[in-house]
Amino acid sequence: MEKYDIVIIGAGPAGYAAAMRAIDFKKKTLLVEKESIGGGGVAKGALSSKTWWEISRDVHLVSRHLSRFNLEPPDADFNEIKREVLKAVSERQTMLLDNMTSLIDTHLSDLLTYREGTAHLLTPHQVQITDTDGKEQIVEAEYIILATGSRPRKLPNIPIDEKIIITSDSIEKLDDFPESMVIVGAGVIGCEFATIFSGFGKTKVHLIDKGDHILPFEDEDVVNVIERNMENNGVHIHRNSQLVRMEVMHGRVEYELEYTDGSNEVFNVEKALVAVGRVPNYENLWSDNVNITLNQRGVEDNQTQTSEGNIYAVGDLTADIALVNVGELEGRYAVERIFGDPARNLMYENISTIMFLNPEVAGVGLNEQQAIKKGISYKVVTLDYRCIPRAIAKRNTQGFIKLLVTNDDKMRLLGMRVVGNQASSAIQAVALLISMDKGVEELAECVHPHPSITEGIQECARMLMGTSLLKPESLKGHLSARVHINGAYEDILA
Ligand SMILES: Cc1cc2nc3c(=O)[nH]c(=O)nc-3n(C[C@H](O)[C@H](O)[C@H](O)COP(=O)(O)OP(=O)(O)OC[C@H]3O[C@@H](n4cnc5c(N)ncnc54)[C@H](O)[C@@H]3O)c2cc1C
Ligand SMILES: NC(=O)c1ccc[n+]([C@@H]2O[C@H](COP(=O)([O-])OP(=O)(O)OC[C@H]3O[C@@H](n4cnc5c(N)ncnc54)[C@H](O)[C@@H]3O)[C@@H](O)[C@H]2O)c1
Repeated sequence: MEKYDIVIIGAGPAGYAAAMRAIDFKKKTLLVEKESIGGGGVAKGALSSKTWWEISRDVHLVSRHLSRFNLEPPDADFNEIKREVLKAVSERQTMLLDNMTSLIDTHLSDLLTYREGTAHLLTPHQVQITDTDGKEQIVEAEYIILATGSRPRKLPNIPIDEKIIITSDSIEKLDDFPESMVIVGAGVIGCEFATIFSGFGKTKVHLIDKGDHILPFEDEDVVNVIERNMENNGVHIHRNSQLVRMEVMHGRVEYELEYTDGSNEVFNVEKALVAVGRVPNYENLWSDNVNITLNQRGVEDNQTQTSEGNIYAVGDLTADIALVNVGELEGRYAVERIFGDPARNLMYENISTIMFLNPEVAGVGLNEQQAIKKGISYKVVTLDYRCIPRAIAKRNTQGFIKLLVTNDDKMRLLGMRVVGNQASSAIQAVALLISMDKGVEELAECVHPHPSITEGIQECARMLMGTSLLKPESLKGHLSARVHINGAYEDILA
């Protein structure tokens, strides 16, 4: 029987990162993948959806500029765009594969093995791998990392057929822009695809929102900008609505909503996309001889270690934060914990994210909603994009920066949200300072390039220190500096 120091199951962002880290420790490593390398980080997920978003944004922008000159917008061809998306996916998959096979072919042939097949744990140290022809092999592992990811959550009353009623897994199975589409779920995936499809200008998008605003985990000021743009772009947001029926009738989708005021309404659209969260992949992953504890959301772990001491779980499988960067972080950390001695515990406080909407929304650390929930008294400054020379030069001043710090002399950075063009470029400095537990002073002193969106962040830091160029008391509506204490805001006076 083949023996390995470590067997890693799943070659998505978490598993692939774990495998690459394991060879740094010169450990005999087996990486097993049942479908495609890169997992949801590449196909049917992060990279594919972002390629759709980039192209949709370009088409939307070009159309807007042309309409200023009374020129016709470009005719976006679905299949041409789909080919480009699949090309992007294939480019990344090829790079991940080449990286590995070249290591195996040159100097790591006795350390690294990649196998295609479905893995199943027979015991805490024995893994059965079944390849696509049904051939089985059992290997022995000292340690195992489970990185099997997640899949779209389904609802019992929605007949998903992945043709007419689809999940995000089947976007690339469509053969044209639907003339109309309803999206169930106004979370990240739902809102990103509402942005993508409405951006192409060929699909009337309906978005079902259980609550009174989309992206329920985000602050109201952030959501307001996104909702306004969506609606200006023709998206019909069904607020405070509950889906009571959805069925395929004559090749189209009929759905019925019940609103919180008790009224009902029936709609008919060409396609439906269900995006109501994701569930971890652990079914059939281990036998009864393996004692891995589950919690309500997924595999329970303590700093990536499961209840079965030599088995670790990382990425979407643990269902805490489902992001590529978090999967990679956890994959690398698990290996360092097994074979090394990491200097500190995993920390999630400075995880940064981008939501690919119109405009993009970048975030790190706490937003106001979370700070209030944690009972933290905080100072908050906001700065409108109209105050940022780069945004003025771009002729696109929609958006704002919001910075939260502790309400004490140290003013430790708690979090930031940036809504607007190039928002993602502005987040990293703050993420680093949060991980270093630093205050605003460092941010205020750093010299930023000009003109850049990040200058707006510096101005926010300076506002907190009372040293800003533009003063909140004179440019009300553009700038604000407040403290949130005992459930209410008070202006910070200069
Ligand atoms: C539409 C969409 C857009 C997204 N956009 C972003 C984004 O912009 N930014 C971001 O950070 N995150 C994004 N995400 C989330 C991100 O894709 C996931 O958090 C990330 O892929 C999780 O990585 P993972 O390695 O844990 O799991 P996965 O990527 O799901 O990979 C798990 C792998 O394990 C394999 N596997 C499963 N079971 C077995 C088995 N028994 N044997 C062998 N192999 C197995 C699967 O085939 C898969 O390849 C998006 C997700 C979706 C769905
Ligand atoms: N840009 C990014 O970083 C990015 C992009 C896409 C996905 N992701 C990751 O993927 C994860 C999953 O995304 P998601 O959008 O599926 O989940 P989500 O948790 O963000 O959103 C699910 C939404 O569905 C709603 N919902 C649940 N049940 C419903 C029902 N019966 N009817 C109507 N609405 C219902 C919820 O209220 C919620 O708003 C995200 O949490 C995120 O971590 C990240």
